[in-house]
Amino acid sequence: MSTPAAEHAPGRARDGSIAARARGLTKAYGSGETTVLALDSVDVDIARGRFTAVMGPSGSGKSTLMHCLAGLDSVSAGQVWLGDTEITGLKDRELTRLRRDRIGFMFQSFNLIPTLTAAENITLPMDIAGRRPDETWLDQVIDTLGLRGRLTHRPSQLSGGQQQRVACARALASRPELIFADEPTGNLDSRAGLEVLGFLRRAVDDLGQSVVMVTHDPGAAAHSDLVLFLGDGRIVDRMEQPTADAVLERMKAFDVVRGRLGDDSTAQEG
Ligand SMILES: Nc1ncnc2c1ncn2[C@@H]1O[C@H](COP(=O)(O)OP(=O)(O)OP(=O)(O)O)[C@@H](O)[C@H]1O
Repeated sequence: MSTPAAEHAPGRARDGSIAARARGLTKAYGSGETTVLALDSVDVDIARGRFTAVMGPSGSGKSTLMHCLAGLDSVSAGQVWLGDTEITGLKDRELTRLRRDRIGFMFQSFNLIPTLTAAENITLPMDIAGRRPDETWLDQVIDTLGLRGRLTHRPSQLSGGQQQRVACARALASRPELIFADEPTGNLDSRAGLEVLGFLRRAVDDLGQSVVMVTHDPGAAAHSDLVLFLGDGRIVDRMEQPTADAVLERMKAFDVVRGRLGDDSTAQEG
């Protein structure tokens, strides 16, 4: 097999290779007294061929981390690499091309074009980029996601789960080095959500992709290989081979600590 995705063993980073890396990643919003430090000198390695989940309380910096790793947001300090390419410091045009060629995105709102068929939606980013899809790969993605019988349907003729699968296929179609999924099950009922998580899992296991998923849901995180826990803009813990129960316990412990800190700070202020 000659495809890049097939060159590394599915489901794990064969040689510890890195899909994305950040060092000292800092992101501040605003200035002066109203500055919010969304990311506070984060060091992180996202392994190739693995499914990484990012969890943490609301406002802990999950989306900001994902946006900075994906080059969707500028950083205040620190460095970010996608594979071997340092993306901090790239010009907008270079960044746009790199994102288009090497990253797939799945967001909570599927962003499908209502007037296009599922097939057209899946290949749209490549059509815009003037790239021809690799038909063998595309067939594999479509079959893996169970979309073969739905290709001529428009989004309004598909269920929520099917629409999210189309969004998943679109993210996979160009065989990106890394897929970022922001709450990909957030708008779905539990059955459709499970389906999508299963497909992301297969994208890693069967197609050798690398996935980073932001989620609030311990059950969703349990589908990943590794959970990174964010708190107040820092990575505060990590869990390999997570289970939903273990993740839930970790989140609860986190809330207790936050509760205590909150009490302390209130006491100090008073
Ligand atoms: N554009 C912005 N301008 C100002 N502050 C922002 C902006 N985007 C995010 N923030 C702040 O940065 C911090 C981190 O936000 P972020 O959206 O990354 O958190 P999150 O963990 O993804 O939260 P949630 O789970 O609620 O989506 C928060 O305090 C948030 O208010």
